Amino acid sequence: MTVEERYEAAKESYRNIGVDTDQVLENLKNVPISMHCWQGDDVAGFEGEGALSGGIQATGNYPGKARTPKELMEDIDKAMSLIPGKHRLNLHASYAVFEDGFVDRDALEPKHFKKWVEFAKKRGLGLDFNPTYFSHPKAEEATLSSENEEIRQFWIRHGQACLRISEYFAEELGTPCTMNIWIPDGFKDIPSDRKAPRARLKDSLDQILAAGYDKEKVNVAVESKVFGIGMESYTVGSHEFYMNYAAKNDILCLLDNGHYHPTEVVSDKISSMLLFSDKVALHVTRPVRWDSDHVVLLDDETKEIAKEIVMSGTEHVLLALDFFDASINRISAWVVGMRNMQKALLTAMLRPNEKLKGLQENREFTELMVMQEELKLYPAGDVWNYFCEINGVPAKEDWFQEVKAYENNILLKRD
Ligand SMILES: C[C@H](O)[C@H](O)[C@@H](O)C(=O)CO
Ligand SMILES: [Mn+2]
Repeated sequence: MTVEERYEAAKESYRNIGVDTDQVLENLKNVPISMHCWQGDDVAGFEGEGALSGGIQATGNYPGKARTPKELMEDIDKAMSLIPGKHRLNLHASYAVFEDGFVDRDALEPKHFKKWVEFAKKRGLGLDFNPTYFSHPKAEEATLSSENEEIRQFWIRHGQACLRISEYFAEELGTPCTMNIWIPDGFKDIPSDRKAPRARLKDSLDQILAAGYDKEKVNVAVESKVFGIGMESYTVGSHEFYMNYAAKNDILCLLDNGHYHPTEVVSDKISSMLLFSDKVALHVTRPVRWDSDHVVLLDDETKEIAKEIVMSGTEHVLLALDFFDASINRISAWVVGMRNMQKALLTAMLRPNEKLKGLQENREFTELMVMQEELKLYPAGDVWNYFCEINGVPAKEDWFQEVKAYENNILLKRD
């Protein structure tokens, strides 16, 4: 049977339970996922030799990581050629391209990202952005919560510079830019004063936002975290801190599903956030025992997150991925993670969601369980393969041959 014939059979099965697969494929094509540039080079960036800091780690030494903007762009192209649909690219400030001399992070300007804008424009991609508050000598102790006023002001200027760059992205590309602020600040051991660093962080964010920006063009988001390596006892930017800050200042919360206590799930937070805000931003990742940033799999929580996104309306969720695995082929990591996020969205869209909602409302929990369990073995794979085919990318595992060839011809020649 051909991919199309299989799709036609699957379409019939889904039609019998009230799901229009043609409509689903159209909807799925229009959900952009912001692909993080930092999987391609283990979060190294282009500033020099500095080690990755901030309590995050990329472990592994798989050959072929990108070392220059050109190599990273080529690798992004390769990955995107194997992912169906049109997506976005998520950059960190540490990926500035210095064509006429290095400047420090507080002096970054739109021109340092011109190459990325050219890249995105040619490919019809939107850009998202992140100030980089780690891997820098001035981030060794603390950044926006620093007790050292000179250091704190340096990082405030960095945030303001990033706002200008985010606005530039939106203007050049005609699509709003999500600018996400994450800082690693915290303490290894029990603090004597939890309030003072948080008060300084609050003031720093106020000063960044006071620089002014066009809210139609930039969605500012703040990303909390429960702990980082070396900051196990206290994180300044906690969930409660940012949830309140975002609500009060009409900006967005970004929920990273590696950033909560192990029994907390982001899938259960999305609906609550969206009852109080028009949008929520996500970093989808895979935490293995800690915030390990493993590649996103098609696992239960990813599917549950996708279900919440679909039930809430995909336009309300700014969806990005965040992982960095240096132990496997990095292009494969991107492709697996992006395709899995899309597969999760697809399985959520292939549910007869209105009928299932009705069963819950009528407290028909027996039938609800039966339906939800039976749906797990419906032929979503045949719909996925057809989606790949009509969007011009290889179906099933066929894409991996292309990654292998790219590895042999390009990546292995880099070292
Ligand atoms: C590199 C990213 O910005 C970083 O991973 C951040 O988003 C995070 O999740 C830190 O744990
Ligand atoms: Mn994150």
